[in-house]
Amino acid sequence: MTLSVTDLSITTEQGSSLLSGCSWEVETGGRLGIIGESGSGKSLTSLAILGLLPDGLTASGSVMLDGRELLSLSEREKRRFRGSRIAMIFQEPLTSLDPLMKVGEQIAGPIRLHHKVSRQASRARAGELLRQVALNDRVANSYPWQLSGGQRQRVAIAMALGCEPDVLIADEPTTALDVTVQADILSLLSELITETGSTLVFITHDLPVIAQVSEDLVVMKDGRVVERTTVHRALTNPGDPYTARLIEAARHVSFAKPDGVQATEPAEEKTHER
Ligand SMILES: Nc1ncnc2c1ncn2[C@@H]1O[C@H](COP(=O)(O)OP(=O)(O)OP(=O)(O)O)[C@@H](O)[C@H]1O
Repeated sequence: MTLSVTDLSITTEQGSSLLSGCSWEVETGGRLGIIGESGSGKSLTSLAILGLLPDGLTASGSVMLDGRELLSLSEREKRRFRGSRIAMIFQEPLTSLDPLMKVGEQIAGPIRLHHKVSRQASRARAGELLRQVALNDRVANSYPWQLSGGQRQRVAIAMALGCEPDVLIADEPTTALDVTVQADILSLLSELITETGSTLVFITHDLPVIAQVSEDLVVMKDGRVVERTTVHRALTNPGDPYTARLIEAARHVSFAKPDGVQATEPAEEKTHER
């Protein structure tokens, strides 16, 4: 299920350009990191792919998934696509979790909707998913506010993967978590993506975080794609001064290995090892 973004632009009603001519592609089962500083257009890119742009913003260009143009889907088709074909994990899971619903039901509901299975089967699957994200299935009876930030993000991952999406978009999914929890969540996400064969688009402003989940990289600045590269090339031979600046900023930050062990060596040396 190749996801191709071609010449994607987003404009406001007043005609200001927020995203301009962005193009990239990620193949079935592939992983792509999108990196850029605040305001570079990362979130608008994912919202455009999901058909969730705020009122007043218009997308042009093309977003193709498996030969289907997503930008021209009807609202009904978009809703069907979301959850079943493309799922999203946000920075703060509380924004996507219903505070008044027990988490088991929040995971089971979309499974029933998209897979047309019985209540009992969807609940059993929710229990399985909770175990897969290393949560006790008793968590099914908790409300989101009774869980820690890391547990909530695990629930959000279970919810997103419950519908077996072709593409998972993770927008800064670990930014709100402390570093050790962050490493656990990233290795869990990485493991589950390998198991399910879903395509991953991972958005962050943090290069060491991308290095844990993806080798391919799109660098964004001011609503444009600055370069399409790999983590290794960005570190050793950045093709654009902006990428070089991002690397410089990350250079003194320790890189965490995918197994969650924090490396203390300089970023560059650690990346050669990968
Ligand atoms: N509804 C909107 N109306 C007008 N401008 C908007 C709207 N939403 C976002 N923008 C602007 O579009 C630009 C890109 O925003 P976007 O949220 O995609 O950035 P980002 O790279 O995800 O940043 P961050 O890392 O802070 O989330 C920003 O300048 C932002 O202010």
